[in-house]
Amino acid sequence: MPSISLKRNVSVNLTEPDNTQISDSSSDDTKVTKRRPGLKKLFSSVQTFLGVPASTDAVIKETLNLPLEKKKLFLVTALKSFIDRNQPINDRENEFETVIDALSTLKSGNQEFINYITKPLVTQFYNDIPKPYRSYVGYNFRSADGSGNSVVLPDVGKAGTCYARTVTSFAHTNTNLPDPQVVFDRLFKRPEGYFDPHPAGINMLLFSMAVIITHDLFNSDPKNPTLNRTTSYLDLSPLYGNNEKEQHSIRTMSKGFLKPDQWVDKRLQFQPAGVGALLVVFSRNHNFIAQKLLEINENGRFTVGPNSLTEAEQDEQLFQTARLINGGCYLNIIRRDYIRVILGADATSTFNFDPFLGAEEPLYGNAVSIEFNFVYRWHAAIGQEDSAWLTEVMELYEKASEESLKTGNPVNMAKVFQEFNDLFIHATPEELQLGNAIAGLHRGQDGKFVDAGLSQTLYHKYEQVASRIGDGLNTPAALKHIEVAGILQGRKLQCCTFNEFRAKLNLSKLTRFEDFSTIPAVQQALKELYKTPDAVELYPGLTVEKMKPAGMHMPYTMGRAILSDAVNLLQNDRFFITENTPANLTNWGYDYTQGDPACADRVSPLLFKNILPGVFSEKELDNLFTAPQNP
Ligand code: HEM
Ligand SMILES: [Ca+2]
Repeated sequence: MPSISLKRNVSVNLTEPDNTQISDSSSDDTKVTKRRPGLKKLFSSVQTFLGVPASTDAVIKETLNLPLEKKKLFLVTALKSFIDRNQPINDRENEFETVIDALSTLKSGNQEFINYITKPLVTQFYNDIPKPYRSYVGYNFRSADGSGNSVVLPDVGKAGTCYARTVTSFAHTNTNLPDPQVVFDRLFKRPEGYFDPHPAGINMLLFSMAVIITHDLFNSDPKNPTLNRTTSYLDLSPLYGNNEKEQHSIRTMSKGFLKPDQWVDKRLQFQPAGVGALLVVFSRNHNFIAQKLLEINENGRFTVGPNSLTEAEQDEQLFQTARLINGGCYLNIIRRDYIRVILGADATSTFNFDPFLGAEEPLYGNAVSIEFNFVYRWHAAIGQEDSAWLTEVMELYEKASEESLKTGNPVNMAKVFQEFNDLFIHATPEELQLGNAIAGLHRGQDGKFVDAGLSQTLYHKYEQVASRIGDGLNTPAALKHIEVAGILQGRKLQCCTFNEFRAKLNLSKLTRFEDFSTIPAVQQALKELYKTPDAVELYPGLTVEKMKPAGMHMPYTMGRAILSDAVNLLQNDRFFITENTPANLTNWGYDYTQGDPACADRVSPLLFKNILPGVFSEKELDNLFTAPQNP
């Protein structure tokens, strides 16, 4: 883009009579050209730049008859309106008025030219107000089911709607698909006694966070796997639920508080304890925030009284405001701890990959796709200890599944839970009445988990190193049933092939089986099961692919795809952009979500100190998602 030096401090006499300008000594075109050869060139370059049609040449010449100052101003203003239109305009320079004044000095009959010059201005004025409208007054809180996030397309991303499809498959239907059990055994299964720790020492605390994120985004309906029962936004739905009934079940309905240490998503009870413990941290953070909001009571906005709020209104305002702030903390941890580790930036680095760069006011909302459901199944990452635990848990589930096959009745989850409790939770029936359980932890009479238990559980996840993720042959054997169901879901929902997915992301197709995994047994199995690289199914392809050499060492395609997904998830969420304001969150709330400037703008050090003081040391808080080095 050419750089143009503009005249500053222009003072324009708008009342100057036209005829004084006509008699200006510079009005002779030839003289101008002779004395100021650059000026004509400038006119003609503006003409080219603006794409002015040749038929207006005469008019351009006529503008040369304007007084020199006006000619210059006219030209630079025209140029500026094109070149600098994304920069703030100093309206005290009266450039707009100058153009109008300059145009008004043209002879009559030049309306076509005047229209030509002023049209971009009119267009700019029209475009000042984006359409369709993206935000309405009074729409500043998240709905319980995710609807209305996009005010234009309110059902996008709502709980209970279909998965989106990112890639349409145009491949011929494979009529010779391999048996999914064999796919698992030959491509996925971690051999007994084998464990390959994560090359960058990523810990199971990161994957506990990842499980919260994936449960926030995916909850396939077993009766109809085209449906996603959760919202397609990172709105902490495992904590707050997917509809008002679920949300109300964990609220005290007073002063915006949640019942002690509650969350909605029951699936998390069957996860290793770190997941529930981490979610309880967010549950407590909600109550910490609600309490703080009421204490500060900015401009009396939460006051109950005759001319203020009713108690029910106060509860709603505090709850919804605290929910937005809690969501802002979650977002901060995703941006500043989680994505940083995924990309491999050093803990001490100030590097910040900002997924919001270029973000505009969101218009379309977000709907997660079935392809991304597979991109996020990081079961291969499960650490050694969690894998051993999982083997015992899955035995219970498999026993119940076999029984269900024999009797034709659905799996008796109540019975599975009872046995799970007997083996892993050890809670009394009274304790179970107090809320969802976490294996090995106990609630006190007040319904809260004992702090020391939560802290120990989280610390244990911090210490447990995860497994490498890609290359194949490293998914815990106990997950066979789950993975086989996943492979079948991909087939039922007509997912694209692995190479079609890569093509969509503008990645070259893999043409040789040696390009998939480094493990010869995996390459051989792929060849036997699929015959050609183009036939490899999406989920198996994603799972066995070679790992990137840095960061989280993700399999290549997964690592690339999650970035597209993350940017879309974040940039399409109105509550992370348009509604993420001090006005909605209060000044204190907004600042809390911005994190601690002394800790690279991360909220996690502050949050853990507020919620579970002492669980991690200062140094550990700098690098939460990497297991400590063995001495
Ligand atoms: C020991 C740890 C884990 C266990 C026991 C586990 C268990 C399960 C089970 C039983 C399912 C089947 C669907 C359901 O009932 O929810 C599932 C699906 C899934 N898992 Fe895991 N998982 C674990 C770790 C992870 C991790 C670390 C991730 C990724 C960060 C992950 C991502 C997923 C995804 C995306 C689905 C599909 C969900 C859906 O479509 O509803 N899981 N997992
Ligand atoms: Ca959600």
